[in-house]
Amino acid sequence: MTNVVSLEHPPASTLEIPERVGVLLVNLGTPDTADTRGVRVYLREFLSDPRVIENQGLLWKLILNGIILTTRPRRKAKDYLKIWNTEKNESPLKTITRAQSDKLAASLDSHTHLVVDWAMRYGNPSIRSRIAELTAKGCDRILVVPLYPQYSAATSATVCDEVFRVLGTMRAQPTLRVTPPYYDEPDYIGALATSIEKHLATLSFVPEMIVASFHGMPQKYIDKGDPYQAQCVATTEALRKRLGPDAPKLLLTFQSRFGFDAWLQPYTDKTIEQLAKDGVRRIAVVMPGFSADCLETLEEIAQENCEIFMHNGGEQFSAIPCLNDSDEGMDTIRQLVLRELQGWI
Ligand SMILES: C=CC1=C(C)c2cc3[nH]c(cc4nc(cc5[nH]c(cc1n2)c(C)c5CCC(=O)O)C(CCC(=O)O)=C4C)c(C)c3C=C
Ligand SMILES: [Fe+2]
Ligand SMILES: [Fe+2]
Repeated sequence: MTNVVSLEHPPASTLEIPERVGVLLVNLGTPDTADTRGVRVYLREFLSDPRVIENQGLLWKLILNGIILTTRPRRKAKDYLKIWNTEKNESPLKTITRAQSDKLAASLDSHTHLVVDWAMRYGNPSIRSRIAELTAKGCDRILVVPLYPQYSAATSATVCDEVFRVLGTMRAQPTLRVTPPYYDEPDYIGALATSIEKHLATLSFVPEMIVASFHGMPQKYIDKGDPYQAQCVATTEALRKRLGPDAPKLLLTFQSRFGFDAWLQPYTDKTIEQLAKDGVRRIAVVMPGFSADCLETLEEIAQENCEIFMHNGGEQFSAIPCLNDSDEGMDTIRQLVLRELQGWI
């Protein structure tokens, strides 16, 4: 199993194919099927990663196997069903990541020795299978692109962990580069601002404020030195500046709390509830930390948090789509990739 790559694929130099450069887009991962079994398989892999749940001791194993994996998959499968891409029979995260990869490949097709592909950190297509494919196509250099604007050990670092685990099984390793976080890149901030402005122009109301909701994480990970929170703050400040003084007020919050520990605050759901209770009637929510729409944006924010807002007196709510494969989103990824490929193309 661990020698799959090296045994099945002899070094590229012996294959008489041209030397190529691979670009591998990687996002988080998602279940293969929107049923209890599919979600259980996905959650088991995800929540067994020590980058995600840092204390993988006996107590956690008991909680994971005895409580979480026996109850959460059924509930979450229902949530996935609400957002499932029935045409392709897959999760939106997969559909969008594939579209990003296809569009990036098309926009770089003048570089004939580039091969663009995509993978999921958990689930499929796996990083292992895609690296095997890229090396089989002759890629002796690979640029790995974790699709997270803000770095965190729970997301960006675990992509590198997995890539290096795969490389650890190879005799002829490709040379590797990894794109850095892009939380304050002008292209990215400009893309967010454009997407917000375009979306607000389609609404029949003017929001009194915009909530900028980022995925949360346990506060203790930040206390141990994870730069994630600081990068979310930097993104929000840059976005505020870019939108200008006439734009609705931008509020930074953190969503998707999980477990009993304190997570980063202010919490999105509590903030949205309080805004409605305080008399705010119209809001929009932007999710700058997600490069693609997924369960956390389409279900948790656009549905669950919308209900919270309305239930507490809110009147108008709009979730702003993520950058996805929009022109401005693709521009952000392309500029990042071209910059990091310098010297290779
Ligand atoms: C339990 C700890 C978790 C940490 C830490 C965490 C960090 C983190 N996650 C994302 C992005 C995504 N998370 C998604 C789903 C999701 N996240 C967790 C837990 C943690 N995330 C769980 C258990 C789940 C699955 C759904 C659920 O059971 O609630 C997704 C969506 C995937 C999809 O299929 O659509 C994304 C994307 C970031 C950016 C992050 C750290 C900053
Ligand atoms: Fe998450
Ligand atoms: Fe969630």
